[in-house]
Amino acid sequence: MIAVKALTKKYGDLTAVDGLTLSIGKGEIFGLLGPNGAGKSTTILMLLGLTEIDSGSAKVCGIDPMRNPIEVKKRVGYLPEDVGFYNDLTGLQNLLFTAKLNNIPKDQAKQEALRILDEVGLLAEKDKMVGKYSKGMRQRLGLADVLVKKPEVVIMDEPTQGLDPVGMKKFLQLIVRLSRTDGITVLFSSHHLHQVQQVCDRVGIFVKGKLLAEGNISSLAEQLFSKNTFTTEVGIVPPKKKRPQKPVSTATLKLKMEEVLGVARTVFKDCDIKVESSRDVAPELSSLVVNSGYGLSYLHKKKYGLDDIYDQYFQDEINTK
Ligand SMILES: Nc1ncnc2c1ncn2[C@@H]1O[C@H](COP(=O)(O)OP(=O)(O)OP(=O)(O)O)[C@@H](O)[C@H]1O
Repeated sequence: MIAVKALTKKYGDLTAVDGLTLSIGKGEIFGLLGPNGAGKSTTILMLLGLTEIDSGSAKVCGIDPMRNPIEVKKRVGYLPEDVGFYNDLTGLQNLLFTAKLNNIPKDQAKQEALRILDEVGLLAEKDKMVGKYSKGMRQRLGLADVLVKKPEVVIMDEPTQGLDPVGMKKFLQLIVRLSRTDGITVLFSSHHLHQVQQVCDRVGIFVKGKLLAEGNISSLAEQLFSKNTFTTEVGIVPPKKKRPQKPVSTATLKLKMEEVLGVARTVFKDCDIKVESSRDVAPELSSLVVNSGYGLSYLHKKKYGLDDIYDQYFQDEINTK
Protein backbone atom coordinates (compact mmCIF):
# COMPACT_ATOMS: atom_id res chain seq x y z
CA MET A 1 0.00 0.00 0.00
CA ILE A 2 2.97 2.29 0.58
CA ALA A 3 6.16 1.80 -1.42
CA VAL A 4 9.00 4.23 -1.16
CA LYS A 5 12.37 3.99 -2.91
CA ALA A 6 15.42 6.14 -2.14
CA LEU A 7 13.12 9.00 -1.19
CA THR A 8 15.06 12.21 -0.57
CA LYS A 9 14.09 15.71 0.44
CA LYS A 10 16.41 18.65 0.98
CA TYR A 11 15.77 22.03 2.50
CA GLY A 12 18.77 24.04 1.29
CA ASP A 13 21.84 22.32 2.69
CA LEU A 14 19.83 20.17 5.07
CA THR A 15 18.83 16.69 3.92
CA ALA A 16 15.62 16.17 5.87
CA VAL A 17 14.93 12.72 4.37
CA ASP A 18 17.90 10.82 3.04
CA GLY A 19 17.33 7.88 0.70
CA LEU A 20 14.38 6.32 2.49
CA THR A 21 13.31 2.91 1.18
CA LEU A 22 10.30 1.27 2.76
CA SER A 23 7.25 -0.78 1.95
CA ILE A 24 4.11 -1.27 4.02
CA GLY A 25 1.54 -3.95 3.26
CA LYS A 26 -2.25 -3.98 3.48
CA GLY A 27 -3.65 -3.95 6.99
CA GLU A 28 -0.26 -3.40 8.54
CA ILE A 29 0.40 -0.91 11.33
CA PHE A 30 3.76 0.70 10.77
CA GLY A 31 5.36 3.04 13.27
CA LEU A 32 7.86 5.62 12.18
CA LEU A 33 9.78 6.17 15.38
CA GLY A 34 12.22 9.02 15.69
CA PRO A 35 13.16 12.07 17.71
CA ASN A 36 12.18 15.65 16.84
CA GLY A 37 13.55 16.72 13.50
CA ALA A 38 14.20 13.18 12.26
CA GLY A 39 12.22 13.79 9.08
CA LYS A 40 8.97 11.99 9.93
CA SER A 41 6.63 14.84 9.02
CA THR A 42 8.55 15.58 5.84
CA THR A 43 8.20 11.93 4.79
CA ILE A 44 4.46 12.05 5.45
CA LEU A 45 4.06 15.28 3.47
CA MET A 46 5.83 13.68 0.50
CA LEU A 47 3.56 10.62 0.69
CA LEU A 48 0.55 12.90 0.55
CA GLY A 49 1.90 14.96 -2.35
CA LEU A 50 1.99 18.03 -0.12
CA THR A 51 5.68 18.71 -0.57
CA GLU A 52 7.94 18.01 -3.52
CA ILE A 53 10.23 15.03 -3.69
CA ASP A 54 13.82 15.90 -4.65
CA SER A 55 14.78 12.41 -5.73
CA GLY A 56 13.60 8.82 -5.41
CA SER A 57 10.01 7.69 -5.73
CA ALA A 58 6.87 7.11 -3.67
CA LYS A 59 3.71 5.17 -4.43
CA VAL A 60 0.66 5.16 -2.19
CA CYS A 61 -2.06 2.66 -3.15
CA GLY A 62 -0.07 2.29 -6.37
CA ILE A 63 -0.41 6.01 -7.15
CA ASP A 64 2.41 8.53 -7.47
CA PRO A 65 1.57 11.37 -5.05
CA MET A 66 3.62 13.88 -7.03
CA ARG A 67 1.80 13.20 -10.27
CA ASN A 68 -1.64 12.54 -8.90
CA PRO A 69 -2.05 14.01 -5.41
CA ILE A 70 -5.84 14.23 -5.71
CA GLU A 71 -6.20 10.48 -6.32
CA VAL A 72 -3.95 9.82 -3.32
CA LYS A 73 -6.03 12.12 -1.13
CA LYS A 74 -9.19 10.20 -2.10
CA ARG A 75 -7.75 6.97 -0.77
CA VAL A 76 -5.66 8.18 2.11
CA GLY A 77 -6.89 9.67 5.34
CA TYR A 78 -4.42 12.08 6.93
CA LEU A 79 -4.58 12.93 10.59
CA PRO A 80 -2.22 15.79 11.40
CA GLU A 81 -1.00 16.58 14.90
CA ASP A 82 -3.70 19.19 15.35
CA VAL A 83 -6.92 18.78 13.45
CA GLY A 84 -8.79 21.89 12.42
CA PHE A 85 -12.54 21.80 13.05
CA TYR A 86 -15.33 24.29 13.06
CA ASN A 87 -15.64 24.96 16.77
CA ASP A 88 -19.15 26.37 16.50
CA LEU A 89 -20.46 23.21 14.82
CA THR A 90 -21.18 19.95 16.63
CA GLY A 91 -19.09 16.82 16.15
CA LEU A 92 -21.76 15.33 13.91
CA GLN A 93 -22.10 18.51 11.85
CA ASN A 94 -18.34 18.63 11.31
CA LEU A 95 -18.34 15.06 10.03
CA LEU A 96 -21.31 15.72 7.74
CA PHE A 97 -19.43 18.70 6.34
CA THR A 98 -16.42 16.52 5.53
CA ALA A 99 -18.74 13.93 3.95
CA LYS A 100 -20.25 16.65 1.77
CA LEU A 101 -16.82 17.80 0.62
CA ASN A 102 -16.13 14.21 -0.34
CA ASN A 103 -19.37 13.90 -2.32
CA ILE A 104 -20.91 11.30 -0.05
CA PRO A 105 -24.73 11.27 -0.47
CA LYS A 106 -26.57 12.91 2.46
CA ASP A 107 -28.51 9.86 3.77
CA GLN A 108 -25.52 7.61 3.56
CA ALA A 109 -23.34 10.28 5.18
CA LYS A 110 -25.51 10.59 8.30
CA GLN A 111 -25.72 6.83 8.78
CA GLU A 112 -21.96 6.46 8.34
CA ALA A 113 -21.12 9.44 10.53
CA LEU A 114 -23.22 8.03 13.39
CA ARG A 115 -21.64 4.59 13.00
CA ILE A 116 -18.14 6.08 13.07
CA LEU A 117 -18.92 8.36 16.02
CA ASP A 118 -19.99 5.24 17.85
CA GLU A 119 -16.81 3.47 16.81
CA VAL A 120 -14.57 6.25 18.16
CA GLY A 121 -16.64 6.53 21.35
CA LEU A 122 -18.17 9.94 20.66
CA LEU A 123 -21.80 9.06 19.98
CA ALA A 124 -22.94 10.54 23.28
CA GLU A 125 -21.12 13.79 22.47
CA LYS A 126 -22.28 14.07 18.87
CA ASP A 127 -24.42 17.18 19.47
CA LYS A 128 -21.85 19.04 21.54
CA MET A 129 -20.01 21.98 19.94
CA VAL A 130 -16.49 20.92 19.00
CA GLY A 131 -15.17 24.07 20.72
CA LYS A 132 -16.15 22.35 23.96
CA TYR A 133 -14.44 19.06 23.16
CA SER A 134 -11.37 17.99 25.15
CA LYS A 135 -8.05 17.33 23.37
CA GLY A 136 -8.70 13.58 23.42
CA MET A 137 -12.20 14.03 22.01
CA ARG A 138 -10.82 16.25 19.23
CA GLN A 139 -8.26 13.60 18.33
CA ARG A 140 -10.96 10.92 18.21
CA LEU A 141 -13.13 13.20 16.11
CA GLY A 142 -10.07 13.71 13.90
CA LEU A 143 -9.90 9.99 13.36
CA ALA A 144 -13.64 9.86 12.70
CA ASP A 145 -13.18 12.65 10.17
CA VAL A 146 -10.55 10.58 8.39
CA LEU A 147 -12.73 7.45 8.46
CA VAL A 148 -15.76 9.15 6.92
CA LYS A 149 -13.82 9.11 3.66
CA LYS A 150 -13.48 5.30 3.86
CA PRO A 151 -9.74 5.40 3.35
CA GLU A 152 -7.57 2.44 2.42
CA VAL A 153 -4.61 3.99 4.21
CA VAL A 154 -4.55 6.19 7.30
CA ILE A 155 -1.47 8.33 7.92
CA MET A 156 -1.13 9.98 11.30
CA ASP A 157 1.49 12.45 12.46
CA GLU A 158 2.07 12.20 16.21
CA PRO A 159 -1.60 11.34 16.75
CA THR A 160 -1.45 10.93 20.49
CA GLN A 161 0.39 14.14 21.24
CA GLY A 162 -1.25 15.82 24.22
CA LEU A 163 -3.48 12.89 25.18
CA ASP A 164 -3.52 11.64 28.75
CA PRO A 165 -2.53 7.99 29.36
CA VAL A 166 -6.13 6.74 29.30
CA GLY A 167 -6.97 8.74 26.18
CA MET A 168 -3.80 7.48 24.53
CA LYS A 169 -4.60 3.86 25.34
CA LYS A 170 -8.11 4.14 23.95
CA PHE A 171 -6.84 5.84 20.83
CA LEU A 172 -4.25 3.14 20.22
CA GLN A 173 -6.82 0.39 20.73
CA LEU A 174 -8.96 2.08 18.14
CA ILE A 175 -6.11 2.08 15.63
CA VAL A 176 -5.53 -1.63 16.15
CA ARG A 177 -9.23 -2.38 15.70
CA LEU A 178 -9.31 -0.45 12.44
CA SER A 179 -6.42 -2.33 11.03
CA ARG A 180 -7.67 -5.73 12.18
CA THR A 181 -11.36 -5.44 11.34
CA ASP A 182 -11.34 -3.16 8.29
CA GLY A 183 -7.94 -4.07 6.86
CA ILE A 184 -6.89 -0.42 6.89
CA THR A 185 -3.18 0.20 6.52
CA VAL A 186 -1.86 2.55 9.18
CA LEU A 187 1.32 4.58 9.16
CA PHE A 188 1.94 6.66 12.19
CA SER A 189 4.83 8.75 13.34
CA SER A 190 5.76 9.09 16.93
CA HIS A 191 8.62 9.72 19.24
CA HIS A 192 6.92 7.73 21.98
CA LEU A 193 8.59 4.39 22.18
CA HIS A 194 5.96 2.71 24.31
CA GLN A 195 2.97 3.44 22.15
CA VAL A 196 4.81 2.33 19.06
CA GLN A 197 5.82 -0.86 20.80
CA GLN A 198 2.24 -1.55 21.91
CA VAL A 199 0.49 -1.40 18.57
CA CYS A 200 2.85 -1.55 15.62
CA ASP A 201 3.42 -4.68 13.58
CA ARG A 202 6.62 -3.14 12.31
CA VAL A 203 8.71 -0.18 13.34
CA GLY A 204 11.17 1.97 11.42
CA ILE A 205 13.83 3.74 13.43
CA PHE A 206 14.34 7.09 11.82
CA VAL A 207 17.17 9.38 12.86
CA LYS A 208 18.49 12.46 11.02
CA GLY A 209 16.63 11.61 7.83
CA LYS A 210 17.90 8.06 7.65
CA LEU A 211 16.16 4.80 8.37
CA LEU A 212 18.59 3.01 10.66
CA ALA A 213 16.63 -0.20 10.79
CA GLU A 214 13.14 -1.55 10.29
CA GLY A 215 11.31 -4.68 11.25
CA ASN A 216 9.54 -6.16 14.23
CA ILE A 217 10.98 -5.46 17.64
CA SER A 218 13.22 -8.50 17.90
CA SER A 219 14.62 -8.20 14.41
CA LEU A 220 15.31 -4.52 15.07
CA ALA A 221 17.33 -5.36 18.11
CA GLU A 222 19.36 -7.82 16.07
CA GLN A 223 19.99 -5.35 13.28
CA LEU A 224 21.04 -2.57 15.62
CA PHE A 225 23.19 -4.60 17.95
CA SER A 226 25.03 -6.59 15.29
CA LYS A 227 23.46 -9.83 16.47
CA ASN A 228 24.88 -9.57 20.00
CA THR A 229 21.49 -9.08 21.55
CA PHE A 230 22.12 -10.85 24.84
CA THR A 231 23.83 -9.35 27.82
CA THR A 232 24.59 -11.41 30.90
CA GLU A 233 25.72 -9.69 34.05
CA VAL A 234 27.68 -11.91 36.38
CA GLY A 235 28.90 -11.22 39.89
CA ILE A 236 31.82 -13.28 41.15
CA VAL A 237 32.94 -13.72 44.75
CA PRO A 238 36.59 -14.36 45.56
CA PRO A 239 36.88 -17.68 47.41
CA LYS A 240 37.21 -17.93 51.17
CA LYS A 241 40.72 -18.88 52.32
CA LYS A 242 39.94 -22.44 53.21
CA ARG A 243 38.34 -23.47 49.95
CA PRO A 244 40.14 -26.44 48.46
CA GLN A 245 40.35 -25.09 44.93
CA LYS A 246 42.55 -22.10 44.19
CA PRO A 247 40.74 -19.83 41.75
CA VAL A 248 42.16 -19.01 38.33
CA SER A 249 43.14 -15.38 37.78
CA THR A 250 40.46 -13.04 36.48
CA ALA A 251 42.51 -12.67 33.28
CA THR A 252 42.23 -16.44 32.74
CA LEU A 253 38.52 -16.38 33.58
CA LYS A 254 38.06 -13.62 30.98
CA LEU A 255 39.85 -15.69 28.34
CA LYS A 256 37.74 -18.76 29.17
CA MET A 257 34.53 -16.75 28.96
CA GLU A 258 35.51 -15.35 25.60
CA GLU A 259 36.03 -18.89 24.31
CA VAL A 260 32.38 -19.77 24.97
CA LEU A 261 30.52 -20.11 21.68
CA GLY A 262 28.58 -16.94 20.86
CA VAL A 263 30.40 -14.64 23.29
CA ALA A 264 31.50 -11.45 21.54
CA ARG A 265 32.84 -9.31 24.37
CA THR A 266 33.42 -9.31 28.09
CA VAL A 267 33.92 -6.34 30.39
CA PHE A 268 35.42 -6.98 33.82
CA LYS A 269 35.04 -4.40 36.58
CA ASP A 270 36.32 -5.81 39.87
CA CYS A 271 33.83 -8.53 40.71
CA ASP A 272 31.22 -7.48 38.17
CA ILE A 273 31.36 -8.90 34.68
CA LYS A 274 29.30 -8.00 31.65
CA VAL A 275 29.17 -10.47 28.79
CA GLU A 276 27.71 -9.66 25.37
CA SER A 277 26.76 -12.59 23.20
CA SER A 278 24.66 -13.68 20.26
CA ARG A 279 22.89 -16.40 22.24
CA ASP A 280 21.92 -17.24 25.81
CA VAL A 281 25.20 -18.26 27.47
CA ALA A 282 24.05 -18.02 31.10
CA PRO A 283 24.35 -21.79 31.85
CA GLU A 284 27.91 -21.97 30.50
CA LEU A 285 28.96 -18.81 32.33
CA SER A 286 27.64 -19.93 35.70
CA SER A 287 29.40 -23.29 35.57
CA LEU A 288 32.58 -21.62 34.29
CA VAL A 289 32.64 -19.26 37.28
CA VAL A 290 32.12 -22.06 39.79
CA ASN A 291 34.57 -24.44 38.09
CA SER A 292 37.16 -21.67 38.06
CA GLY A 293 37.04 -21.55 41.85
CA TYR A 294 34.82 -18.49 42.37
CA GLY A 295 31.47 -18.10 44.02
CA LEU A 296 28.57 -16.71 42.00
CA SER A 297 26.87 -13.76 43.72
CA TYR A 298 24.37 -12.99 40.97
CA LEU A 299 23.56 -13.63 37.33
CA HIS A 300 21.17 -11.45 35.33
CA LYS A 301 20.12 -12.28 31.83
CA LYS A 302 18.96 -9.53 29.58
CA LYS A 303 17.88 -9.49 25.96
CA TYR A 304 17.89 -6.18 24.13
CA GLY A 305 14.49 -4.71 23.50
CA LEU A 306 13.16 -1.48 22.15
CA ASP A 307 14.07 0.27 25.41
CA ASP A 308 17.73 -0.29 24.74
CA ILE A 309 17.37 0.80 21.16
CA TYR A 310 15.66 3.91 22.41
CA ASP A 311 18.35 4.66 24.97
CA GLN A 312 21.06 4.23 22.41
CA TYR A 313 19.56 6.28 19.61
CA PHE A 314 17.11 8.78 20.98
CA GLN A 315 17.45 9.49 24.64
CA ASP A 316 20.32 11.97 24.34
CA GLU A 317 18.53 13.91 21.65
CA ILE A 318 15.27 13.97 23.56
CA ASN A 319 16.99 15.07 26.75
CA THR A 320 18.49 18.03 24.98
CA LYS A 321 15.10 19.25 23.69
N1 LIG B 1 9.75 23.90 5.46
C1 LIG B 1 10.96 23.65 5.96
N2 LIG B 1 12.01 24.42 5.65
C2 LIG B 1 13.24 24.19 6.14
N3 LIG B 1 13.54 23.14 6.95
C3 LIG B 1 12.55 22.34 7.28
C4 LIG B 1 11.21 22.54 6.82
N4 LIG B 1 10.42 21.55 7.32
C5 LIG B 1 11.23 20.77 8.07
N5 LIG B 1 12.50 21.24 8.06
C6 LIG B 1 13.66 20.62 8.72
O1 LIG B 1 13.77 19.29 8.28
C7 LIG B 1 14.12 18.41 9.34
C8 LIG B 1 13.07 17.33 9.49
O2 LIG B 1 11.87 17.93 9.99
P1 LIG B 1 10.52 17.11 10.22
O3 LIG B 1 9.49 18.07 10.64
O4 LIG B 1 10.25 16.27 9.03
O5 LIG B 1 10.94 16.16 11.42
P2 LIG B 1 10.02 15.28 12.40
O6 LIG B 1 10.69 13.99 12.55
O7 LIG B 1 8.63 15.27 11.90
O8 LIG B 1 10.11 16.10 13.74
P3 LIG B 1 8.96 16.39 14.87
O9 LIG B 1 8.85 15.15 15.68
O10 LIG B 1 9.58 17.51 15.64
O11 LIG B 1 7.71 16.79 14.16
C9 LIG B 1 14.28 19.29 10.56
O12 LIG B 1 15.64 19.59 10.73
C10 LIG B 1 13.47 20.53 10.23
O13 LIG B 1 14.02 21.67 10.88
